[in-house]
Amino acid sequence: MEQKEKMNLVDYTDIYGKICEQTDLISAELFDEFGVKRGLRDKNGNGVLSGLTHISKIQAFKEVNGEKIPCDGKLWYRGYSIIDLVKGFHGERFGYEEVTYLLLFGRLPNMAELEEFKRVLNASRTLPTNFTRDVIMKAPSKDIMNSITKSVLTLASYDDNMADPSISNVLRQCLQLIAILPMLSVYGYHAYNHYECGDSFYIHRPDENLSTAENILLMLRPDKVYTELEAKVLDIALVLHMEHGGGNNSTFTTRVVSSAGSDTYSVVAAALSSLKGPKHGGANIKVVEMMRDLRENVSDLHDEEAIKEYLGKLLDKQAFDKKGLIYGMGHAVYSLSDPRARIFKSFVERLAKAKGRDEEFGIYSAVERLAPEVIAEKRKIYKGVSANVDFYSGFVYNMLDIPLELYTPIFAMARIVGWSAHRIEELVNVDKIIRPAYLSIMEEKDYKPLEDRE
Ligand SMILES: CC(=O)SCCNC(=O)CCNC(=O)[C@H](O)C(C)(C)COP(=O)(O)OP(=O)(O)OC[C@H]1O[C@@H](n2cnc3c(N)ncnc32)[C@H](O)[C@@H]1OP(=O)(O)O
Ligand SMILES: O=C([O-])CC(=O)C(=O)O
Repeated sequence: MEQKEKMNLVDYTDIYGKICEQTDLISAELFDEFGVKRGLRDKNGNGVLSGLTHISKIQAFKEVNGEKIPCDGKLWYRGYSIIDLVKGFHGERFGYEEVTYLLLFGRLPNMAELEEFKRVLNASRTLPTNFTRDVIMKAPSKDIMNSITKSVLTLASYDDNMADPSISNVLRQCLQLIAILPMLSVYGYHAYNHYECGDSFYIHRPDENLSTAENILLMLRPDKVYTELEAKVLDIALVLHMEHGGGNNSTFTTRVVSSAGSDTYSVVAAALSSLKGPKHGGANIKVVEMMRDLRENVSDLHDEEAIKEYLGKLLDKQAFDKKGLIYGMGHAVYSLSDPRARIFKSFVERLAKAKGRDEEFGIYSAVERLAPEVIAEKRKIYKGVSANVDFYSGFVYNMLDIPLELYTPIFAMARIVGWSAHRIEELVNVDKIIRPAYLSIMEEKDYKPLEDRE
């Protein structure tokens, strides 16, 4: 497009964008008047009931004398507390494959079932011939989530049974996508890093004797070398991000698109597009960028008042990306705490010590403590605000030398397991298109011919 045309379009959309902002604005009072829950949640974070699920459970409130009061958050996958699951494998073995089996099939595998599942998953880590050259390396993007989405949609062309919605076929597609998402992400990053940043290009094939976490690090690093601690911490990060109920934005997207009868590739592409949003999975990148900005703009990082002042500026849209948010804080459902952030914190502390980054950990801890106070001063808080799963995840990935561009893709490598379980549960149970209602507040008008309009 020529520069002149482009300028005209920009000028035009500047003017008409303002018209849209006026025309489309609906006053906040109308939502209250008609009892419409913004974000499909009430002020305590209770979502509008849209379905039933066996897959996971979240608790953020408890009932005391008939009254619902905020409590520390709890999370269960298929009946098992996330704390027990992590304790169960931690130090002994890698958990990603075991918890994937649990989420997909509803029960923990025995030793033979786990070994068989790992073999199936590892054998599925292959891409169609020349896929890396013909798809991933073409038009590489800094936005690796977009790159993966493109790859997932293109994989549909290589699947002769793409549109078959039978459960066995959908399960086959889900397992293949779970197995290769790490390759699509890491190779997408290498392509970007080579063509856009001028670094060397290399492709390491996954090793079928290794876990998902180890393979991610092996494919990412030029020398394929990683430590046991690094792989185990990444494995725990993956397990903590795998699943979070049917209502989180990307899983609900999975449910909605599945209910329309779309194929697995389109469903996963839609879920990826949801997850990348900075209010959802994209928050892990924002946290690290925001903390970098904090370090650059607060002269004394031991001065808590100065940190509070910076956090206040974030909320007043005067600092960082000027969106009014403190990333990594708050949650649509949790109130006093997110159990995953607590589990994460204990590992982060150890990793920070091992990597000599205790001071930085101290700054994260201070922000975690101070941000809820500052948010409460400047916003109306109903259910409490605390650090969410992504407050510490970016810091962990940074300590693992994982590039910023891969933070949200790592979330996707985990959450695709939850999406798969929810897609299958939707297909097994509900043959009904999801279609919520919008109350129309539009006024009907008499049509005016073009020549009569002012
Ligand atoms: C994996 C995940 O998706 S976890 C979430 C990752 N996202 C982030 O970390 C981004 C920052 N956080 C947020 O944007 C929000 O906390 C959300 C989107 C996660 C949840 O938002 P809500 O459901 O509105 O939370 P809640 O009802 O507790 O909010 C109460 C008030 O505090 C504000 N608030 C909550 N968290 C934050 C925050 N981190 N920064 C600034 N204000 C916040 C809300 O905007 C709301 O004020 P308002 O009524 O004036 O709009
Ligand atoms: O549940 C939500 O709204 C957000 C989410 O995905 C998570 O916390 O893992």
